[in-house]
Amino acid sequence: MDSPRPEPGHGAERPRLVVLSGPSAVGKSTVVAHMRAQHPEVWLSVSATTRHPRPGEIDGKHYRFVDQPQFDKLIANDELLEWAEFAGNRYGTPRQAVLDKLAAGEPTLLEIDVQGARQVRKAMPDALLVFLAPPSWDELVRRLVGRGTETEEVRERRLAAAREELASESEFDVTLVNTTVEDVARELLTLMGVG
Ligand SMILES: Nc1ncnc2c1ncn2[C@@H]1O[C@H](COP(=O)(O)OP(=O)(O)OP(=O)(O)O)[C@@H](O)[C@H]1O
Ligand SMILES: Nc1nc2c(ncn2[C@@H]2O[C@H](COP(=O)(O)O)[C@@H](O)[C@H]2O)c(=O)[nH]1
Repeated sequence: MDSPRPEPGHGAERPRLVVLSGPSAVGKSTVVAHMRAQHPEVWLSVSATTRHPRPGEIDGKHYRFVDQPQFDKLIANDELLEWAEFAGNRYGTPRQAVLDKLAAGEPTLLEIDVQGARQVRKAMPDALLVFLAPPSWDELVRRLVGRGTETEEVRERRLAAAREELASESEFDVTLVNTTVEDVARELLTLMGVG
């Protein structure tokens, strides 16, 4: 773990916005779910997306599932803090809820792709950007295939994006390697000043 910023997430000041990014299937959602099971006070932004729900995904909990015109409207009304197209679908972070949670001093987390993380860096330079890396490329592929939620064509798109995302690691404040979910969740909680 390598951080150029002193005591990220700690101190008497309000908690900083924390952004967790990394390639598809590295384990971001798994780590965040583990972390929030122990610390439900960590608030996770619910993104809007044009992607169709996977089995078990609940509208308003995992994502706000919208159609293309609804997403266009969110952009036109400037309701998104950031948004990006990823592997054929659009995803965006509703701005107001994030601002409200930060103003209330709650630990606030975004789980978004690298393009979105770059936009947050510009909009909110104080945000802490955390990159979740796989132990190896082969393990990343194993996790993506093992999850079994994408067709082979979509997997290929996600892996192509993953190669670019892995090359962006140095843009982040901190890298955590997701070898063990429990360890990464603990490290992330420490960075957020929780626990
Ligand atoms: N440390 C780990 N060791 C082994 N398997 C893991 C680990 N972390 C996550 N996984 C598995 O990897 C798969 C992908 O995890 P997950 O869906 O959380 O990734 P993600 O980064 O949120 O993906 P996406 O960006 O595509 O939404 C899941 O099947 C999950 O159980
Ligand atoms: N830029 C944004 N990226 C987001 C947002 N919400 C999720 N994501 C990222 O998209 C990919 C694919 O997600 P999946 O659920 O289809 O597997 C992944 O990297 C997510 O982290 C967002 O609001 N903005």
